[in-house]
Amino acid sequence: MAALAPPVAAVRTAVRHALRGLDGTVLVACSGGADSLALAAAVAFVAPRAGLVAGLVTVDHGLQAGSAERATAVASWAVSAGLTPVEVATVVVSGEGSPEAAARDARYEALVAAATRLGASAVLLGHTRDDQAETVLLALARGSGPRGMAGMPRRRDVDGVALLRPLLDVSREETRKACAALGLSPWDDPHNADPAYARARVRSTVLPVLTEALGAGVVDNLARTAHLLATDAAALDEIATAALEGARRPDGALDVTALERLPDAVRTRVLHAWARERGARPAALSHRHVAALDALVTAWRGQGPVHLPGGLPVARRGTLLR
Ligand SMILES: Nc1ncnc2c1ncn2[C@@H]1O[C@H](COP(=O)(O)OP(=O)(O)OP(=O)(O)O)[C@@H](O)[C@H]1O
Repeated sequence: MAALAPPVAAVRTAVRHALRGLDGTVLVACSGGADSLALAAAVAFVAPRAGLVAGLVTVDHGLQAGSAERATAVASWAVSAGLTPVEVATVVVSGEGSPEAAARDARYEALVAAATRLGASAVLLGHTRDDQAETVLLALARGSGPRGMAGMPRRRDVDGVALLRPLLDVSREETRKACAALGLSPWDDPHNADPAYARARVRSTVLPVLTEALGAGVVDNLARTAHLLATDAAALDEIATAALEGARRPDGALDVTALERLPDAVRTRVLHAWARERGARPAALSHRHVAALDALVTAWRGQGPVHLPGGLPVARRGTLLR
């Protein structure tokens, strides 16, 4: 028997690890790109041996010429690889906001809907260690704080479906090599190399320069930074949740005296969580809004209300924020 190529083994090991503890049906989200194709091939091998049913969903965003044909090709490959059920989900991408973000929102919605319809407990995504390193750099450059630099989580639950990223410790080079070793021909998304996108510029320009200047460990170290920050952020979030419980009055108002003595990192998280709870749209809630809320607590001089996204005014009355 021919020896198993190390990149194929690496992807399978990562998948085996991620599937532990799951049962029933799982789905791979596959674009046809090297990362998700290597993932799908590994899942097709590992899942049946772990007593799981594994299917595949490919999303046709309808944004590029030939996208429907590509989705059909991915689906027929999946059937030939033994994955079942296999679905092409066609989505309509809204014209609002950035096209990348709109496509992503539509894609995740379609993936979760497919999982719910097909009774799957999890959807597996092909993000790699390189994607994670790019996410950390982009978050650092945007000033999005530890939460952003914590990168993409290994697991996130949406409407009862686990979104899993088994390949966060696997490099993009390994997924490409795994595809080559298995005789698979991945699709190269032209967007990935389009300098109009910040992520593509990080991928093609920034990371190669950093690697040359600082050494080959940079990608690994950025991904590890994400992991370390994720564990810190999770601990702080837990503390902030408890602090919010302690500061919230039965009518929903916040008691300033309970907030004043909290460390900055906890207090700002409490205010962020409270603003979301009261209906502020998370995507539009910025550091500026949280800093203005914080000033109502820590720099009180009788200032007027803070207006949160969605037209929500927050004012201080005595020792309460409402
Ligand atoms: N059209 C799609 N249909 C289904 N899943 C998708 C689609 N596009 C992306 N995904 C999922 O999201 C993951 C990340 O996609 P993204 O395009 O951000 O990264 P990528 O590195 O280009 O991934 P890939 O090489 O797998 O296309 C993919 O690995 C895949 O699991």
